[in-house]
Amino acid sequence: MNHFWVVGTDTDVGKTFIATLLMRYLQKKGFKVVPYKPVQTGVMKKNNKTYYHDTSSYLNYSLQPLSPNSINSYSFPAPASPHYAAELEGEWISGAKILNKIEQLQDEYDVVICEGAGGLYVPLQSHTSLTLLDIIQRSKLPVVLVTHPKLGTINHTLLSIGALNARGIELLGIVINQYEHSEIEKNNIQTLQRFIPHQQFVVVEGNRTIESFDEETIFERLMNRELLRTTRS
Ligand SMILES: Nc1ncnc2c1ncn2[C@@H]1O[C@H](COP(=O)(O)OP(=O)(O)OP(=O)(O)O)[C@@H](O)[C@H]1O
Ligand SMILES: C[C@H](N)[C@H](N)CCCCCC(=O)O
Ligand SMILES: [Mg+2]
Repeated sequence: MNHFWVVGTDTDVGKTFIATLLMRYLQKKGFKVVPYKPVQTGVMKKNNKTYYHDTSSYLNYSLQPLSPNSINSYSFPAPASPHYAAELEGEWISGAKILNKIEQLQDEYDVVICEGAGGLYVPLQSHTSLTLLDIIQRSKLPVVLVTHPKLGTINHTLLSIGALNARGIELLGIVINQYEHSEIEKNNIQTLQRFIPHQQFVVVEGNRTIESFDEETIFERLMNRELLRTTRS
């Protein structure tokens, strides 16, 4: 199983940042890697140009060529929940379209890294109960969970793990992102490890650039599965 999701305990926890790091890490290992952001919301504007942060991060930092239509299915300008951002554009997110794309990408790439939108219980449609968690479960792919180390993380992280366990979704490990070495952050990490003793934890410091991680092997343990044992030709 070479494909997985990068999901978060919330929006803005660093899913894109970590997915970008993982993409580059696995590309350097010789794998053909594609990041896939099914739904992105919140158009950005800079120097009269509009762009989306998630896919622009992938395109800017990938060490291999990426086609824009391989890495995203839906982009909506409103910085809102996918169901509402789509409704504002008079559009409808199809779960089947996302799942078919994930299947198709798995046929073309060694590694597909799917990024969630916000947290887990994020609605995709205005008039149904379909959530991102349903799509993750139906994809049958495992997940890497990204969280932060600050106050509030204990509850958010344990709730997210509870939701994944309830659906039988495999958790590959937890990335604690934007660590800034405070005492409460240290205790939060110790507390999480006490509550979930058999999980892989990776701590990623904050206030760093993507390139500054290039020589670090922080994902060895997280990715230490048959994926890394079969180096690509
Ligand atoms: N370890 C880090 N060091 C420096 N900057 C970071 C780090 N992690 C995240 N950031 C920055 O924090 C912001 C939020 O991160 P990111 O966009 O990855 O969150 P996200 O979980 O993908 O959000 P969304 O739910 O919108 O997809 C971005 O500007 C990102 O570059
Ligand atoms: C706009 C933001 N950056 C994300 N793209 C979408 C976050 C959806 C959050 C939904 C919710 O839990 O309220
Ligand atoms: Mg993101």
